[in-house]
Amino acid sequence: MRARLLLEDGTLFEGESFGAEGEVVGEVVFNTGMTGYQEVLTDPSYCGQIVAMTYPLIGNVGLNRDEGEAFRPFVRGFVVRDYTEFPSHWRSEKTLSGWLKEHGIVGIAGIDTRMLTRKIRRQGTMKGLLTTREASLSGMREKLERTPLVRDPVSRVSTRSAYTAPGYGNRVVLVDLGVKYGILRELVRRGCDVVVVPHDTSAEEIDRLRPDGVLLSNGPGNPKDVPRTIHAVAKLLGRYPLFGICLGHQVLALACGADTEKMKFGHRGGNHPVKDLESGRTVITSQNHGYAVKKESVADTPLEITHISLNDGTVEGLRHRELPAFSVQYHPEAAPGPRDSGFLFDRFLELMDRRRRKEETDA
Ligand SMILES: NC(=O)CC[C@H](N)C(=O)O
Repeated sequence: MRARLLLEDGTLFEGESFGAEGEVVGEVVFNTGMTGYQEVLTDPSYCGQIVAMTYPLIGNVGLNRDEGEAFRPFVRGFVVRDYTEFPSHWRSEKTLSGWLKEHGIVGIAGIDTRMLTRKIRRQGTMKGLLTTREASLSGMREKLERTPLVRDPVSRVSTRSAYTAPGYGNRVVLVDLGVKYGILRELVRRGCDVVVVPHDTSAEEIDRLRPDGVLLSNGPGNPKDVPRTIHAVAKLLGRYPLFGICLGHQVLALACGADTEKMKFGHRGGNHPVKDLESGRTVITSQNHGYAVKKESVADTPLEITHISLNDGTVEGLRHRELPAFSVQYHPEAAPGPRDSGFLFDRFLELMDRRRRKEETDA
């Protein structure tokens, strides 16, 4: 079956459908990861987006039940150069095509993903229409213009009620803005007693859970669209150690008075070099973001920049000058090969231990 992708600038790509039948509109973004398409598909931060993989061969390791970042896909559409229908991997349980169909995700294969990527890099992220329907080009154009992008994506992906991953260690209240399993895994691995709460949980409700620390997760969309979370975080500052990841990092920045902006085409992939300004070390990171903290806006806040991207100099990490709060724009839980950043979870644990010791001596 034929599938077509129409961009806002009028470019039309024709290829083959390898997912579900249907028609979707979303922001078209590209990911440069050579591996990990299952993690990309299931990362809730991609909610509402049509994701194109720049690596040309996709589907060759199939899908399995252990490696997702959530139990279902969150991308709105999937774009690849070559799709492999016959996976070969000891863990593979399903084909990518079968799984996309099962979950109603539209996929297009056989298009020039290099041309698509170059267009996005030149013009910036664009809206696109991906369809398997036989409509006229003018009909497609009209549909693309008429259909708005997903509003308030965080409320679509965040948990509706709190749940726990019990442990004997520090109690972490994890504010779920669209959390990836990888973050939970890193906390559980360190023995934390994790309580995952919905995105709009108030500071008072979090107080009642008596946390040792609060983690603000990754998530989709514009950080300015979660004012309730920003408000809660401003109140929690100083009361508990705070660790922000990706959207959580942007929320922490906004809560401290800094500003965020949309990037031209974002950072999505598994090999983004980031400089840790404190140690001078460069770490290779996994990333997925389309917004960033405005560098100039950090100056008048109690925050300092701890990490920068070596690709474009944008802010990749922050720390509060006086209070126990820090954040990174990239994904420290990810392991696209390198495991350079896992120690940040240990840093969060140290801050929680310090607070606990202080409470014990004060009591
Ligand atoms: N992975 C994330 O948390 C992404 C944060 C935010 N949605 C952005 O695009 O910048």
